[in-house]
Amino acid sequence: MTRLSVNINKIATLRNSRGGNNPDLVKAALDCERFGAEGITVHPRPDERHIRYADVRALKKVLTTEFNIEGNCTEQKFIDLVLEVRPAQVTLVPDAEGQLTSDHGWDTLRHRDYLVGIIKVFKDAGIRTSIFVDPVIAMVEGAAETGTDRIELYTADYAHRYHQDKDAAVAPYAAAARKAVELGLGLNAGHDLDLHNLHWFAGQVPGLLEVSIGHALISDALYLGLENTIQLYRRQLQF
Ligand SMILES: CC(=O)[C@@H](O)[C@H](O)COP(=O)(O)O
Ligand SMILES: NCC(=O)COP(=O)(O)O
Repeated sequence: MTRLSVNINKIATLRNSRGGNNPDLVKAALDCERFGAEGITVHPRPDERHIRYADVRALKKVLTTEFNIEGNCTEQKFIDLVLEVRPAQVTLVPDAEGQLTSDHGWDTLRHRDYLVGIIKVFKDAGIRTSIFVDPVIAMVEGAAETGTDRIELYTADYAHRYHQDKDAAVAPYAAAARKAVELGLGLNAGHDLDLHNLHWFAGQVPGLLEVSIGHALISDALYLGLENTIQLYRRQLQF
């Protein structure tokens, strides 16, 4: 079954808005685990606008589920942090500076040599690697050539098209997933997945090992409560 990793960036956003420690990010992460999260995802950005580097270190000490650190691996600071903390998984995201949020996957053909090198660095340290990619067959094939363990399909386009035509929206993802499975790559997905679009996605995309969900899940928790919300998301992944 597909595992749910809860992205807690938005809890850190709320905390940082007042400068204190409310909400307590570490406590919230532990509560997510207690409520059924099967992993915790963070995406420390260079400006530390939500997750701080110190948060990542503090979380590693206490988490008992899979810890997934996403980020821009062209930043030496990010590489050093991941190698120090040694999470279960690192997800490499090609963020440009000042980006509002992640908005594209790697061009795995153009950056093949770079990715081969950086993936080796993390894998040699015993950290599972995942590369963020758009649902394009050539990019999946390129990813397989880098030696990465997994890819994460960037699902914003699916989420935006889901309400117009859910078959057409999911088709490129199902095709990319089939290719990934054929090439022996593990498959993750994330970005803008929510309570409306998640069940259809998970049902149509073969081999989906993990989804990481933050923005919509934390927003839903305002109305539904964190425990109930995590259970509702878990239920979307059951068949
Ligand atoms: C990699 C990815 O898809 C992201 O969803 C990301 O983790 C979200 O980052 P922000 O919370 O900074 O928008
Ligand atoms: N990798 C995607 C992620 O962690 C969460 O994305 P979102 O649900 O905040 O859009």
